[in-house]
Amino acid sequence: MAENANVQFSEREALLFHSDPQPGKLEIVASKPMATQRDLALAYSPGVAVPVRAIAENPATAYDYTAKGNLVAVISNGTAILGMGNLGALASKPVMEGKAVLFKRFADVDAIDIEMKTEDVDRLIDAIELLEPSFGGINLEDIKAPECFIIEQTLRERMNIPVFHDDQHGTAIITAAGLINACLLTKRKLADIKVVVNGAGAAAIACTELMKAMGVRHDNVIMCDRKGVIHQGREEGMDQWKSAHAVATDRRTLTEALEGADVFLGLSAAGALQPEMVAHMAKAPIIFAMANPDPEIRPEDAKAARPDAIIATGRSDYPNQVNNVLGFPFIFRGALDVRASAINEEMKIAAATAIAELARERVPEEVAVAYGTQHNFGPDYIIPAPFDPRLMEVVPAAVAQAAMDSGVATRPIEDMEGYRQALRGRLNPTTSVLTLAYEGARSHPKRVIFAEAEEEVVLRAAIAFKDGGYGTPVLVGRETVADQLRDLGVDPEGYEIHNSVNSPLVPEMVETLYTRLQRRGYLRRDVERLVNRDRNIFGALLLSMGKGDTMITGVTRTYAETMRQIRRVLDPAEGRTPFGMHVLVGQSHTTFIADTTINERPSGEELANIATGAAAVARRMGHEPRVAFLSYSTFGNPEGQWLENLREAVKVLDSRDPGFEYEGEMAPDVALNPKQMANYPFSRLSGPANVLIMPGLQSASISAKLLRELGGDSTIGPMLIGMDKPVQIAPMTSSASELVTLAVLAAGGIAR
Ligand SMILES: NC(=O)C1=CN([C@@H]2O[C@H](COP(=O)(O)OP(=O)(O)OC[C@H]3O[C@@H](n4cnc5c(N)ncnc54)[C@H](OP(=O)(O)O)[C@@H]3O)[C@@H](O)[C@H]2O)C=CC1
Ligand SMILES: CC(=O)C(=O)O
Ligand SMILES: [Mg+2]
Repeated sequence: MAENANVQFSEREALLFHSDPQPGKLEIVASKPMATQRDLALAYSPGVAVPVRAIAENPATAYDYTAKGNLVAVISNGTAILGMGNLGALASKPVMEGKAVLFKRFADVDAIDIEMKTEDVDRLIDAIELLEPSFGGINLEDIKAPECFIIEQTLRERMNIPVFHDDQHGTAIITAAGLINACLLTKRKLADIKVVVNGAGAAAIACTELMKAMGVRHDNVIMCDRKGVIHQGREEGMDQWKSAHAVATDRRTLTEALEGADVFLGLSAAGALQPEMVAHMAKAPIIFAMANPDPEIRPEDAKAARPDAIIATGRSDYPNQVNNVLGFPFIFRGALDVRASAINEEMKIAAATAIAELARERVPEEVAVAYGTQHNFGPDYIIPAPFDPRLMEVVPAAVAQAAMDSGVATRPIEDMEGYRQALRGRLNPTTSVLTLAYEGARSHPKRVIFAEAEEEVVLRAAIAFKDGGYGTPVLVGRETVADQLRDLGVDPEGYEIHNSVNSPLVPEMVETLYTRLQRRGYLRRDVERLVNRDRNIFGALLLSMGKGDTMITGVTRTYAETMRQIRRVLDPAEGRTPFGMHVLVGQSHTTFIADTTINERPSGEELANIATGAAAVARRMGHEPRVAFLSYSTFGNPEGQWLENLREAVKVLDSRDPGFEYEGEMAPDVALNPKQMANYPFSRLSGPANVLIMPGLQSASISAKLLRELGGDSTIGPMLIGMDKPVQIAPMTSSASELVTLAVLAAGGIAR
């Protein structure tokens, strides 16, 4: 296990995550078709010569004809990898790849990692400077102080694109936002606070400078490094950047420095702060222990020593994550969108203010639902979570505006409201709902029955579910399961294992099931056999007896067979039509398709029920539903068979006034393509459909499976919706991570 306070994963899982299904976290995907000879002729020689000439004549057109304008280089030499120190350029690659994918995930910025094998400042500067044509911005990362100051400063002078050392300024911006709010909560003024900064490197120096620019007094800040307090007259281990923050004081150690201090800012190394040191800080101390991956002090230890403290760390598994991930994607988004030549002080302060203000606003419903608890501004919520979808709108807009106001925007935005709207639409709400569902599951862990625990893929999913802190797996399987767990390097302690051969629950299960099935032609001994031998029956009985909150199965039998077994034990929810739903998730759009698994020829009433259930799931996943009843025919053209049920469904919904848009029957191209839709101006859909209701299982199942096998989008599901107890049947081909997603969606109440 990783040696962390709140362990969320094993080291094995971290390595598996990075190696499987392919090594690393990044790949390049072409944004243009590359199918035909003509495509190639356009993309490469000879077609490519045309933009070459255009750019040679007018360099600004590089932003129109190449990826430059949305491309950031994440560059490191590995001399200060997180808080782990100088481990070299190659070892920094996982972090830099990670940053690149965060750029994409949070702000739709394309980024590529570049690791440079040198500690020679001049060589590094020259090498980076030469990259200017390729990129819209440079994110320097994990380069140690003091070299990082010279490198960044020189590059800023020499380059005409933003150069931003994130450990310095990204960290400073987020820290400032957190500090503003912590001071508000404890009724302190920046001008009065006494601060101890532990660490005198890239992050610490930049945080201190921004704090001072915002009103914290020079004499009120004591900075410490490995040798203790940086005081006037100290000579050992000094440089010009440390000297700038030296104060006249007779305090020499961190312990002495902290006496009466209001704020501790840790940007140093794991464990640098001891509980006894915080004992003598001022009332309601503010403790930001930001070393990664392990903080200067564990929040639980800090809290034990000082229950009145406001505590933040750089980690996502504690409240108050003060980490530059909250800033860099959005800051670059804003800077790139106005083609800023630099990221200046005004833009940094605008970002810090916007983030601080966001934390003081009411948390939107969809975020609150997924968190499972209301996050209100207070000691455990001084800063928004990185996956708060509002950041994408608020921070880039503030940064872009500041760039325009301060004269570094080379392409100012004319319609700011339009820009904000475009930002909103740029991220797929499903991605944030999924992330939030994972967070929500963590704050309300549930018991999930994994009915096929003898299967390795299921066991790996159960382990990941437990390691992730999402809840307790309840495993159904023979005595071998404990050994299988050990083989996977996991202690079976902490896993609830039920063996249907010798479970003490069997007599009660048999009784319950016999009562249910005796008038459906089952003898008691048939029922005994079912309970003993059938893991789905046994698992479903565990669920109905409340021994788990939800159940996952499906990888060993076909969907239909699994459903038949489950239905012997469990019923549909009252008044609902159970159905299966696939969700296709792209970077910018999500499409829900139902019923893809159960009802062979749904009646009009059933189709209306399916549409209603599907629309509700779409809403829970952050989408305003626009439902289309699909057919080969559009509004009666061509006429033919099988259209009656669809028309009936529309009528049923008309009579119910269900509170969402719906229309049909229509062909998929009409439903999805605005140009085609324009031929039907009377259609009641206000935009392309995002919930597709299929006319029958034949076409539905084929479409869903084709999309899963051939489509570029990632598929979630099928989710089983409309059962009385939450049970999910996964596809037989599911990976462990797909099973975990399904378990989390079920446990979090999204798939129901
Ligand atoms: N939460 C966040 O968003 C971020 C957190 N960080 C964290 O901040 C830390 C520093 O990163 P960075 O500034 O890039 O690295 P640098 O290498 O530039 O600086 C490290 C600094 O920490 C000091 N230091 C190390 N160990 C101790 C200790 N036990 N007590 C006091 N000071 C110590 C060093 O002292 P000396 O000068 O004597 O060598 C040096 O001044 C890392 O842990 C990193 O993970 C960084 C960026 C963002
Ligand atoms: C978060 C980060 O950039 C660091 O710890 O170095
Ligand atoms: Mg860093």
